[in-house]
Amino acid sequence: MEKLDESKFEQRLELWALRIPRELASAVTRLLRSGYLLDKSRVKPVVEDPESDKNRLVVLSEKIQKPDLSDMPQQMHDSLKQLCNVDVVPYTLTLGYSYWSAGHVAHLNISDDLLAYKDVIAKVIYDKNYPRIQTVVNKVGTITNEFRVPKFEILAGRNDMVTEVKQYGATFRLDYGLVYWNSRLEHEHIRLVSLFKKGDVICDMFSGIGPFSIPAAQKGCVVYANDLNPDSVHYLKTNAKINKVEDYIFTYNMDARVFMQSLMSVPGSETRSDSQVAADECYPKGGIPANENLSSNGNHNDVREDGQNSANDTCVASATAKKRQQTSKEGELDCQDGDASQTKKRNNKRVRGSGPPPTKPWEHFDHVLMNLPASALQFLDCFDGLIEKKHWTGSLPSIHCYCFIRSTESEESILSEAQNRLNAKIAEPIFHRVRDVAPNKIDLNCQLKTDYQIISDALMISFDIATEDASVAAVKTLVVAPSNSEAWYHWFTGSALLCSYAVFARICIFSSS
Ligand SMILES: C[S@@+](CC[C@H](N)C(=O)[O-])C[C@H]1O[C@@H](n2cnc3c(N)ncnc32)[C@H](O)[C@@H]1O
Repeated sequence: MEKLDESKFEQRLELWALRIPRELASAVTRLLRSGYLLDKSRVKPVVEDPESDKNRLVVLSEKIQKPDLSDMPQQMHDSLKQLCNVDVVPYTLTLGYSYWSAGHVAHLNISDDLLAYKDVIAKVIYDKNYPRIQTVVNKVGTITNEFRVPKFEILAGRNDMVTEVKQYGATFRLDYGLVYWNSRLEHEHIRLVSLFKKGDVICDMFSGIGPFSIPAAQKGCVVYANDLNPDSVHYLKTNAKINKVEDYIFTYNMDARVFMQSLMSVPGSETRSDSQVAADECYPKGGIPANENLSSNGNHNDVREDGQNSANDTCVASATAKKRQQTSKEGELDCQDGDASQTKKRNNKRVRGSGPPPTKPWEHFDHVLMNLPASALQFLDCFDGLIEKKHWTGSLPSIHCYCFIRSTESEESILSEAQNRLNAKIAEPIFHRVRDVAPNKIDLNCQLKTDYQIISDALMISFDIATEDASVAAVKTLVVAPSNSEAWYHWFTGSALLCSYAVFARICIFSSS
């Protein structure tokens, strides 16, 4: 049998670091931690300076690619200059064999030519890393289901895919086999949340297990979080509890369009769309399926229940594993087992003393998050006429819509599609590149026009893995395969997609009524 060559697993990252007086280490890391500090699990971003013990090296994120720091926001650069003399030095980080084994689930994407060896590969990984690694899985096929969850086969160890991940001080529990998760979006999650202010009202249309919603709630935002996958909603609720923000998050389990419509349905209003009617069949009149209840005045507030299932749980509890795999038609509620009487009973709950102020989303919300890149653009039509001017107060919301730009597309074509779907002109579009998932990113870069503002702090990390794989590749508890092509196995190479992120700000989406 061939001997294991650990050097094949080595990965060298060529990075930049700031050489600073050691007493400034905390101040500099504080300044940079909104995405500009190296963020690798179990790797410290502040290290000794081999040249002087009076200094420290603060290792910068992979997205800083230029030693003049021009890919850092100007304001951050200026603050840095005020703190210290900016001395940028090259820094090589080598991640060796042992780095790639952590936590209890090891996820592999074994290519076809190596499938014959999959059990051997899995056994070596398992034996060499037990007890840290207790489950070795291989992704099977491509992701086709609407919940964006890959299928896995267990190659070694116990069949347990429930794990915990930490992101910026929040803990996320999830079942890797049942829900979407992508640790590679950590910077993006936190970047977006950094735009929110305490007290903002957020509608997270495709929330998953809550990587936007939980930190937003931790910041003091009121969050309406929805996902079609009942397992995601289950873990969203669990995570709200773990992170002690359940008073700030209202969870929903329905199609995103219905979610927005039901959220905007004014109690007592006569004019209701078909989907609102559908929503009302499951949820209280006014279409408010907040994870727990409505207060008597119809506000979305901190009315909570203790130890009982919520209106939403009605939906969640009814979901079997089989149903999870079913495809719900757009516009249909995924809460067949819920009924109005059950919901009514649950409305009668005590009000907790603490929690966010009551909100009426039909009067105002600040941000909408649409992180379903494959089809979020198509959902923009739900905003056409959604907001009623006679009820709305304050400024219009920002809609943050993730999408892919293929090499044949441009920002103009994306904008045009968005405007068509919205049936409105987008006044101040802002495009923000999240990350490349393309093997040929230079080509894609050429395709990009700069008619619209490209935010300078755009995340430019490139991956040689496809989105689907990214969703499962980077959970911090995983063994990941090295990208070194000589190694036993290698990552699936991404298709020609550029994952882009567009903030459609100040959109005219008032209805005429
Ligand atoms: C790409 S994931 C994003 C999850 C989360 N926001 C994150 O950043 O990890 C998209 C999510 O949308 C959910 N989803 C798919 N179709 C949906 C629909 N029609 N309505 C609501 N949620 C949907 C999936 O279950 C999945 O959790």
